[in-house]
Amino acid sequence: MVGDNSDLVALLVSWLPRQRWFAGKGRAWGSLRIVQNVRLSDLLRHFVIEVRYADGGPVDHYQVPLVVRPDAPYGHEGFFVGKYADGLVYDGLHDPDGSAALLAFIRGEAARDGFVPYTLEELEPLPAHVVGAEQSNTSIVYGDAYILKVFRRLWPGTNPDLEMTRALADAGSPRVARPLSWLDGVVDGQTTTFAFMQEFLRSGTEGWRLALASVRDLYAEADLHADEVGGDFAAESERLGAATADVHRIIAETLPTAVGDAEILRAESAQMHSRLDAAIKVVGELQAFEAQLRAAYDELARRARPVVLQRIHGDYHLGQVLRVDSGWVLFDFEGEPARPVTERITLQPVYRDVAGMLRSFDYAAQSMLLERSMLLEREGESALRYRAQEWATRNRDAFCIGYAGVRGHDPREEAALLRAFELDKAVYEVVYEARHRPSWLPIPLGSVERLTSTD
Ligand SMILES: Nc1ncnc2c1ncn2[C@@H]1O[C@H](COP(=O)(O)OP(=O)(O)O)[C@@H](O)[C@H]1O
Ligand SMILES: O=P(O)(O)O[C@H]1O[C@H](CO)[C@@H](O[C@H]2O[C@H](CO)[C@@H](O)[C@H](O)[C@H]2O)[C@H](O)[C@H]1O
Repeated sequence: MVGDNSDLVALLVSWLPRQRWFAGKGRAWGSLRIVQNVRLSDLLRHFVIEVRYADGGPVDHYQVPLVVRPDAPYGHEGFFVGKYADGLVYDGLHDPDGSAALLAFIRGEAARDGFVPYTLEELEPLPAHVVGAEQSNTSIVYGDAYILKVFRRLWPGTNPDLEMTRALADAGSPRVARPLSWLDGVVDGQTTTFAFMQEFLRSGTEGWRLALASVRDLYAEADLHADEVGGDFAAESERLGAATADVHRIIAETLPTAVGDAEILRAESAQMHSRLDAAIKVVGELQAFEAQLRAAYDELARRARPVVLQRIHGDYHLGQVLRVDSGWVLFDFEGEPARPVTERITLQPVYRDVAGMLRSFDYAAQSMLLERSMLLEREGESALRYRAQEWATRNRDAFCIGYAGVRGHDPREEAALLRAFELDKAVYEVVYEARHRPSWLPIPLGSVERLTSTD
């Protein structure tokens, strides 16, 4: 275990909350404790940090690899954490010596102090860089050949991203990037996935970027319709719907399924109500739509016809799909990062994923309006608002048509289910934006308003 690390703890107390992946924003701290400290190389120390909160709620564990340099300043202020007795401390995933040491450890395939690397293919020692925008985790690309996702917030057990991607790859699906390796460690006495490596799809472009380019084309030609401009995205959306249905089909064939009867749907509806209770406490504006939201959740509870339950992606949106030469590839099967993993791996109706992607088409159209400050009342705005709606509807419909072509049922036929899941997702997004990107809060709030005003 760990000796007197009080000065390192003090450094981490100021550094951790500033990290994009730190999920405890907005909660008052109780304590921070280093619960693991393993030396993976001369420079790289692998720490697991336990964070307790003043509210007495669930304890979080974070993975924090650090490079500690005893010598003189070395530059790279961007990932400098601070100074303590043993030397100068750098974020070990951004520091080139840290990322190289991590790959060397994985390639070595030798266990150390509870860490066990598994490799499915032989790996080369390649230079590293961290993927641009840090999100819920930190991803390192090695030589444009491998991408290693290092899970920052650790949930005891096998990470669903590893489990689902492996199941799909083992079934021969071309809809996921090849899994190459993973690193297990121990949290709370349980074998836990610390990192997951896949083939890096260097020719891939994120669905979100492609969709924005299409929306931009449309707004540049404000007097044309979505099907008349060069960058029409509907054919891609249809292919994406088909790819999604294909993935759902394989998951249903290879992992457990169950029947979602009336009792299960009532329980799901009850969870939506309690998520709304919590969301209203964070973003009071939601209260204005509370009655209509609850009515949509109640509709789900009244459904008598059962629905198939299966494992799903869980946080499905245009930022989780890459377009490569051969079609769409899905990644990040972790589910919504804010939810406990035990909830994320429960069997769900596929409509939760479909609703997530439908919300994303709306997000793409609305985010471009926001960029142009068009959410403010201005002359000429209504034409673009109309175009935004038209683009979203066209691509949402195309996605559902593509989905129906593979699975034989059009998700739009399940209007009540889809509506409840879309509203549940929009409420999640309201809280997500309030916490992480407050300037984007008008997007999901506007959607809640639009979706509930059709009553
Ligand atoms: N196999 C891959 N090939 C190329 N890029 C990828 C691959 N997997 C993920 N990415 C890129 O890495 C970024 C981070 O991945 P993601 O799994 O979404 O991390 P997070 O859990 O932090 O959101 C994504 O935005 C995506 O563009
Ligand atoms: O990608 P993550 O697993 O970190 O997911 C979280 O962040 C997403 C934003 O990066 C967030 O997605 C929301 O914004 C997207 C555009 O940036 C949009 O495409 C999605 O539809 C919208 O939900 C996601 O909800 C959150 O869990």
